[in-house]
Amino acid sequence: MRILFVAATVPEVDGLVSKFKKATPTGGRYISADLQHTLIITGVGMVAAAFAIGHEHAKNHYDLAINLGIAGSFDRNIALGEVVEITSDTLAELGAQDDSSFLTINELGFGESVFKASKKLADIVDGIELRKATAITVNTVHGNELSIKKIIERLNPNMESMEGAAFFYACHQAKLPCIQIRAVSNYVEKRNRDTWQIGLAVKNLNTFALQLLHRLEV
Ligand SMILES: O=C(O)c1cccc(C(=O)CC[C@H]2O[C@@H](n3cnc4c(=O)[nH]cnc43)[C@H](O)[C@@H]2O)c1
Repeated sequence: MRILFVAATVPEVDGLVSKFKKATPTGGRYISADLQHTLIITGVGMVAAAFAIGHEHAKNHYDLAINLGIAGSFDRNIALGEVVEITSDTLAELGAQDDSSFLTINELGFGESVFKASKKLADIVDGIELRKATAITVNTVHGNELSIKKIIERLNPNMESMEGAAFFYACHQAKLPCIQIRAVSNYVEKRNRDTWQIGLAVKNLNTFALQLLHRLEV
């Protein structure tokens, strides 16, 4: 099985990167030692993620794409550092304000804002169980109590990232089976960088990714 790993930044997947070789001296493309798998570093945000996946898909065939990254959690039942499987992801800002209401892109008649994983982790490997979660994808990270209250009332997501729904969208367009795995680096709250646990989230995410890679190789 040829896998395309997709991450926004190198630090988020530093453990996985150490098992791959840079494809070219410049650029964010890495190849696994057995030449089977590719890792692309897209840059932060939906636009960068969608372009990078489309660009890679135009040149190479893969059987599966896996989005790896850290994320914020609205849900305090999910521990900081926990690794979760995102099953559904929404382009939360895509739509129109109608005074105090929000009209989704679906309600406007222009398309879809909710995208789902087309595979389950359990379809790929046995014995690695992760909590399943829903997510939203945003250009502007929530860091204000009123905007957090409003998005919980409207969509009640478990998690938030800046690429997830764009990843699902691009994979669906490319007919590329996809899953999204994220580790919680912070709770979505009034911005307080001191409480973020990026190191713990990255450590757990990479432990998971290396375990998955190992299981796929044996
Ligand atoms: O300093 C900041 O305010 C900041 C905000 C978001 C992300 C970062 C990063 O350093 C990592 C980039 C990566 O992390 C994902 N992420 C992590 N936490 C959140 C969140 O609460 N809301 C949305 N995205 C989050 C995101 O996918 C970025 O690509 C720094």
